[in-house]
Amino acid sequence: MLEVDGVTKRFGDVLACDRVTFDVAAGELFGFVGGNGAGKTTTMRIVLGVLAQDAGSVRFAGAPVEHAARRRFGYLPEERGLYPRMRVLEQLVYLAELHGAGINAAHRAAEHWISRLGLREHRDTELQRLSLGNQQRVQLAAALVHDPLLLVLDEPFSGLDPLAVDVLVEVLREQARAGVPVVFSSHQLDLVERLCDRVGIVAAGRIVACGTVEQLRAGTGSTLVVEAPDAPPDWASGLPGVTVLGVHSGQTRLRVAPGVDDQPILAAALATGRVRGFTHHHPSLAELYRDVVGVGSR
Ligand SMILES: Nc1ncnc2c1ncn2[C@@H]1O[C@H](COP(=O)(O)OP(=O)(O)OP(=O)(O)O)[C@@H](O)[C@H]1O
Repeated sequence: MLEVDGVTKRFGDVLACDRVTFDVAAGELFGFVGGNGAGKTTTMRIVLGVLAQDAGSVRFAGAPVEHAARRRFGYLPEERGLYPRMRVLEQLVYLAELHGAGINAAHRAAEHWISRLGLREHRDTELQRLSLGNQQRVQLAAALVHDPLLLVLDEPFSGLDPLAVDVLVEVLREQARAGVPVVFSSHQLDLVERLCDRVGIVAAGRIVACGTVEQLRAGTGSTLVVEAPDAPPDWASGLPGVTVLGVHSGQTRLRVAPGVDDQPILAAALATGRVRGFTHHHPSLAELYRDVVGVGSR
């Protein structure tokens, strides 16, 4: 549905986006992760037409994205830009109408999202009088209130309490189930891992890895912990595709390269005596991220 192809954007000396390419299918939840200043917000702004790219294209449902299509997108911007003095309900009704809803539909949708996002007691409160987390809920309601065809959310989970996080997880899953492609950025990698069908890791303006967490794992191999109490410390050195990470109290931690058969490792361990444990640990998204991005990258 959404195709971002070769998008490049420079601010002076900074290459904020360097041929950024990814797509998001209908009903797919796509997580955009990367360090501070990696280029996520710039990419999202370009998708929404808030910024113009220097090169590359953005297509939605097969056509270049124009103003009319963008009106049907739901966007949660990084800089939260609602009207501070407007009351929650009137603000949401106004925004729904701005995106093309009739007055009755706008009211229904605003009331729906107010109650879904736990804002009922604040519906007649000015935005500026709400706590930050509740303002964030109103921003989310603003992204959802016009029944968007695409959702682009810049750090939607930031500032939300744990119950609001659960509600938002549920809402995003529902939107995806209804066929909406959903792109969101987050630094909460456990959440991204739990929620996303696919993940794009961005560093210094480039997508450095993209795929399901399983696919990203397949590229890095696994950690194997072998408990062989009688083994000499160097028992695993020299096994092909194996790096010894450490030996401690009869336990050896090994990094096993992708595609390497673990049975010769087991045979080598058994050749030293008893083997009490032989366990693969699959890296979490946070570990994969550190592997792919490395320390000190933008
Ligand atoms: N309007 C601008 N003028 C100049 N430089 C900019 C502008 N917007 C972004 N940049 C630069 O482009 C790079 C990418 O920034 P961007 O905001 O896209 O990163 P990000 O991945 O969203 O970071 P964060 O996780 O901190 O929000 C950074 O070096 C930033 O300083």
